[in-house]
Amino acid sequence: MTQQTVAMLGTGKMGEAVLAGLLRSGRSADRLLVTVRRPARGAELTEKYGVTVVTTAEAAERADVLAIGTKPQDAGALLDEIRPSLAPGKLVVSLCAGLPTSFFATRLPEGTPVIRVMTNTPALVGQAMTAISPGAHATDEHLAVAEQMFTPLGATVRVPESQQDAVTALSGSGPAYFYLIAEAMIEAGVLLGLPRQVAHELIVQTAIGSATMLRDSGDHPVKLREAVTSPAGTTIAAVRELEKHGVRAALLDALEAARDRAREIAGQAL
Ligand SMILES: NC(=O)C1=CN([C@@H]2O[C@H](COP(=O)(O)OP(=O)(O)OC[C@H]3O[C@@H](n4cnc5c(N)ncnc54)[C@H](O)[C@@H]3O)[C@@H](O)[C@H]2O)C=CC1
Ligand SMILES: O=C(O)[C@@H]1CCC=N1
Repeated sequence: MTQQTVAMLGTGKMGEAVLAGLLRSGRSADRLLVTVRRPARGAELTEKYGVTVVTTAEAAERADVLAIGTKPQDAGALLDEIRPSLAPGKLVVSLCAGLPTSFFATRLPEGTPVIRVMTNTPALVGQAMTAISPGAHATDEHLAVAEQMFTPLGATVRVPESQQDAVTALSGSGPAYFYLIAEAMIEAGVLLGLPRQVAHELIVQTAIGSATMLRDSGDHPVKLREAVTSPAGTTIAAVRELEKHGVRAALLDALEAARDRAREIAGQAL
């Protein structure tokens, strides 16, 4: 199948992760366009990935798929730039947290197909989790294009758009929670007297091992945790402290706050 040309409009942390993931999965650099605000950033991306830097108008004319990689707060201004140059038949794929597909539809020519995705930074290493939702004018064919784009970057799932703010709280922001926990566990290793590098290695490999078991065993996390927790042993002493400090409740509150923030961002942008 001929590769479609994808333009990343706004290539920051997430846009770059998707770009790198696409290249890593075999997409040709001459099928990738990027837009940037700072020329130095454009030069950096060209040097690193061999992609072509274009203006927003050029991207709207040349690309088959326009991926919106700006912050949600900057998307409205970007759409104002895109609208005059957007030929019919282009697919718009939003990476933006919070913004509904209707935000794009009302700012683009009538009938423009829009797909909302929520991916995450492990796209950089082929381990993204991407949730895909069609907007009003997106057909199965458009969904297939989005899936063709994101499946090589990791796993994909289709969800109703009404679930996207929850997805954002779970898997969009999710890597940050795991990194924060890893960071804290490494600090704990240092507190217990281990050299920082050793603590780092122990925690990274423990995270990889635990994640691999979670994925490959198919077992519920409770079962996996119970297998580690020996009667009157060390793990239960730690688990008691985690429960005493409300880690479970903190996570429930944290993810609800992330979901609420996605809604708030959308409310401010509309
Ligand atoms: N960082 C992450 O892990 C995730 C981010 N997202 C979404 O991805 C989007 C980008 O987030 P980040 O990469 O973290 O932010 P970022 O601030 O690193 O990147 C945004 C980029 O867009 C550029 N930009 C803004 N307006 C522009 C314009 N008119 N033309 C060209 N470039 C423009 C900025 O210069 C910046 O480089 C957001 O909408 C966010 O909700 C979604 C999932 C995960
Ligand atoms: O923090 C944010 O708003 C973005 C969306 C999901 C992850 N990062």
